[in-house]
Amino acid sequence: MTPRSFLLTPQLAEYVRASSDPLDEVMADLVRETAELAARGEVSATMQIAPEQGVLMRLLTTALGARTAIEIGTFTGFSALCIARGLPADGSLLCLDRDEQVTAVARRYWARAGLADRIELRLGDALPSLRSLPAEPTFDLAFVDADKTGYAAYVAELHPRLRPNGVVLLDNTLRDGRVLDPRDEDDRALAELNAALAADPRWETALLPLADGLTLLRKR
Ligand SMILES: C[S@@+](CC[C@H](N)C(=O)[O-])C[C@H]1O[C@@H](n2cnc3c(N)ncnc32)[C@H](O)[C@@H]1O
Repeated sequence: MTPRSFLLTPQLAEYVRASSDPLDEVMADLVRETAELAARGEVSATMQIAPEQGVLMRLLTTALGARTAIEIGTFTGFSALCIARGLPADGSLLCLDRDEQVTAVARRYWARAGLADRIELRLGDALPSLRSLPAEPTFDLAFVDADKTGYAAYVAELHPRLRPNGVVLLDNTLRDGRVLDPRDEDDRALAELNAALAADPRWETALLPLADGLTLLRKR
């Protein structure tokens, strides 16, 4: 099953997709292959972002004029493909993930899309990888979609590495609605982070009820 916005019925999710730009052939094939891997129990079925979110992220990357981007949590590479598609020819995307097996799928699709030279994948725990980058404004855009209890530290480490007006996108900030009634530490981590960000004057914050909740942070 393809992931979808949880607040929409399946019919409305179909309508939303049909009323937006379609996925290109490589993106659609990657969504299909990931769904097949999930159906065989080889990867988790809930990891990949929804197609409508990917289309938005590609549009945002281009509209923001982003040239340098970073992603934390890459999996089979769909969100990275969407960001990289929105970058200019001399743009770059740094992907951080610790899973060599799933990111091998990602590398295959990036090569097929002709984007392999625009994307660098660093394998390992994301927080030390992020901390090893110079603490100076480097990135125009960041996407965070890894371990939920790590988000607060990722946001803290991204702040000095983001250019002024740079944007961070945080995935799963509604936790299927459970931020209202957290049931586990991942839910609690996101509920606490959402409250902290809404009160943090360093960021302009908008939480969109798209997919599983997508928060946009603009560095003031
Ligand atoms: C939800 S999936 C990312 C989905 C991806 N954005 C997409 O649209 O296909 C989360 C990914 O984060 C990675 N991950 C989780 N915790 C991590 C950590 N501490 N360091 C590095 N990678 C991590 C997992 O290996 C997994 O591939």
